[in-house]
Amino acid sequence: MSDIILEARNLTKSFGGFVAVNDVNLRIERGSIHAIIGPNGAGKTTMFNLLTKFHTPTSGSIRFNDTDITNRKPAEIANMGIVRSFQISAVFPHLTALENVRLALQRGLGVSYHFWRSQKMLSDLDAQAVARLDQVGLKSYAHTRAVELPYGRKRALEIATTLGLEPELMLLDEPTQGMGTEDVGAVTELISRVREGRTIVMVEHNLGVVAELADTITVLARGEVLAEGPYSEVSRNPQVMEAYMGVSAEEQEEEA
Ligand SMILES: Nc1ncnc2c1ncn2[C@@H]1O[C@H](COP(=O)(O)OP(=O)(O)OP(=O)(O)O)[C@@H](O)[C@H]1O
Repeated sequence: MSDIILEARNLTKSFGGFVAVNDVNLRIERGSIHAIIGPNGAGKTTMFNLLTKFHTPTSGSIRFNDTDITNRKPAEIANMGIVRSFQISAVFPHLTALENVRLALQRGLGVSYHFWRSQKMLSDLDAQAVARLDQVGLKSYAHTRAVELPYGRKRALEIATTLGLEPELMLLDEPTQGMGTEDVGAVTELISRVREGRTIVMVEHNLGVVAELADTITVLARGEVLAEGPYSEVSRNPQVMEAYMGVSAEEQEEEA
């Protein structure tokens, strides 16, 4: 198998006459954490929706494990091992943390009537759900209803339900969005804990999180790739600084 798990070739998405993603090439290395960053309106969400098949590209193609998935549906790619983090609203608020993870596990297995007749299968599933909760530090919250969990713990639960599907490739849409410093630290630690054996692509605004987690960063600006590389490189790239700060490198030097 190739070292590239996911590849976008010349990906373009237009909305009416507006080009939100313009001829983007992206190669995600197997086993890596790859972050997509960029200023507001850069095209990150559109790119994320293209990669997870929530948008159909205007042109270009996407390959996963050397198979063309450009015309596949989200459910089809989920079965192939690409799982997108669920929105918080997709966590059922009135079910307990354990019940939420168990549901995700059921979904991963496909529900069958006969399956549910086996009590042993049910208790096996419970054991797996507890293991997933433990992995994300939620074991002691197993019987707490999702609605009662603090915000950061809800995100952890969301990641646990995603893990329930055993994804080979996990796509996280702003995993630390709206969090206070403490929760950001906890989720960062959580992602680094669950990365083993899988590849993670994340759109993330928090550059501290990106610096800590990402092996490779793709910087988008105005729908195009502005720079790519490890944090140490892209953070020093004058074009990236300009895109973020809205001032040119010369101006920054003048100000210094
Ligand atoms: N459905 C749509 N119809 C029309 N224009 C859209 C649509 N979705 C996105 N756009 C436009 O495409 C551009 C890129 O948007 P996108 O949400 O992908 O950027 P982003 O980098 O995720 O921004 P942010 O950081 O603010 O979330 C924006 O100018 C946006 O207005």
